[in-house]
Amino acid sequence: VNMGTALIYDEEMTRYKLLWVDPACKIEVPERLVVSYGALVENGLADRCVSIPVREATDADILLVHSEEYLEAVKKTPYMTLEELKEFTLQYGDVYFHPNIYHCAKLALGATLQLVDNVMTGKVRNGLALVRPPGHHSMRSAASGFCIFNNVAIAAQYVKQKYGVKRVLIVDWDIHHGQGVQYSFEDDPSVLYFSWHRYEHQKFWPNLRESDFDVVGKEKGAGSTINVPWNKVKMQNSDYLSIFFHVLLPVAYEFSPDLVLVCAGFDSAIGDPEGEMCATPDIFAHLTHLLMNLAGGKLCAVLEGGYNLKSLAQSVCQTVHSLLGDPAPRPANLEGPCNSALESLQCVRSAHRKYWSCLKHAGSLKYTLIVNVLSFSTIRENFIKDADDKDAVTLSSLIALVDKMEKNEVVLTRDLLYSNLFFYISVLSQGCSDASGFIQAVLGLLLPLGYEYDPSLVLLVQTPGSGICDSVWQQLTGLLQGLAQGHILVLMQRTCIDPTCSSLLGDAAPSLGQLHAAPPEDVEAVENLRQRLKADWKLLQTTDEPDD
Ligand SMILES: NCCCNCCCCCC(=O)CS
Ligand SMILES: [Zn+2]
Repeated sequence: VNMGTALIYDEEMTRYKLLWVDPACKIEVPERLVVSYGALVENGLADRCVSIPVREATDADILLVHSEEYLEAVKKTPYMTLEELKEFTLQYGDVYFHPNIYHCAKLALGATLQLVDNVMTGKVRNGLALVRPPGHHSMRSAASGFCIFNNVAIAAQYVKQKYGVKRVLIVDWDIHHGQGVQYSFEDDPSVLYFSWHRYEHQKFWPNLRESDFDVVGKEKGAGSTINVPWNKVKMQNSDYLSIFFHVLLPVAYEFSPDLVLVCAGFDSAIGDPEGEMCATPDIFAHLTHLLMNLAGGKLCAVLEGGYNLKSLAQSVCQTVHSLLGDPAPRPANLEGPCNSALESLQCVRSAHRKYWSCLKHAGSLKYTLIVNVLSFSTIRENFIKDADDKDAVTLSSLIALVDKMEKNEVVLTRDLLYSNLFFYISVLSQGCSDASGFIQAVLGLLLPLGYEYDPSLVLLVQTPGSGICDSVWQQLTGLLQGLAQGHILVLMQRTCIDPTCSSLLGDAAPSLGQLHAAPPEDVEAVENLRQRLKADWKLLQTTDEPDD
């Protein structure tokens, strides 16, 4: 059952701004919240959400991450003159203070904690906190990058303490590295921090050595920090999706978090002066959707950056559409990751190979994943004799088709691929013993293919006796709804109807639990398939040379 999506916003957080000249800070304006919330209202999205009031964070909340001396210092700022505020600001970098910013920072944090409270207590399934000041750059005793208190880092400590949460995944899709979050959890294996960021070989702000791909966490936390540097600008949708399919999602499913927190910065979208990337706002519908089957759907998105007001508003709307369960727009003309992205992808995977079994190999194969892609015309010629309307695909003809497929009388051939419409997956499984192998094959092979193929209909067939257990089946059904604007047709036997229907109705799939290492002997099957296909299917690439 879908308990709905929370939206947490209060216009008080628009009531602070830059009071002096500072080129580095002038982009962080109150209008960022006004246009974001306004767009949600205009598009009828605010009304579809559960409106939850903000609260003021307490000292105890703030001290979960920050030091007493830092909090005491910030407490003095409401009483400072303009000159004193300027003076106080000089000790930090790329941030400004204002008499009302302390109040707003407490509201931004309070909004974040209200969101996680309502998700953790099951009042809502997921939600978005529209806040400023942002948080992910602020550190234990320092403000930085427009951030005063680290909203998401505090939220992670808060849920561990209050709800005994064992594992928290933080996905930071903002275009800057959230160094404040990284520092909070670098030795903490219970919090997996993932961030991609404009880096340009350390030439881009905040110019830190520890933002590079080889910084993976310390001591017990080794492997629980994942840094993906973008060493070039103009990254596109394909680059972002490649990182999700081949790094974040495989690791996230293996980690199996109890809660997903998103540092939802939208300066990674096209038009943003900071990011200078080319990914379009609709990509955030897909990024959100791809995370929504983790943690039983418990996902809290918290606004960080985003400075192009048009791009920001559109990206916020795309995110909320997905949180509400609306089908994502079709991922138009994906052409595959650029070489720089492939290089980063390869570096990150090899840096984390020793910590995550899914990266040791592309996921084992207890399931024979036969990917049959059929052109509509082929289906029509061969199977639809009776349909009077030439374009109608009748259910009976589909079932006839399935029978032929299972006997492999119709096989994958190159030219078939480019007609269109059908992307047919027949998943033959030998029992559910190895959900991890299945999921890794879905994430590293099936989804990239599907996104690149961009079908207008997904036909999902559960072959008789396939033995796929319900939760795995629900994950597959849920993930595939990111394709074809959610137009998915499932042919199955009776037993699987309930779990399938709940997934088709938008319920999050149940968590699969922590995934163990898949038995290696099956691995080459999916690797071979990927190697064979990747020449034509760019999203399958993970390196610019054959996998070692
Ligand atoms: N000192 C050189 C100026 C470089 N610009 C820095 C701007 C900080 C951006 C922080 C941000 O966007 C939070 S999401
Ligand atoms: Zn940012």
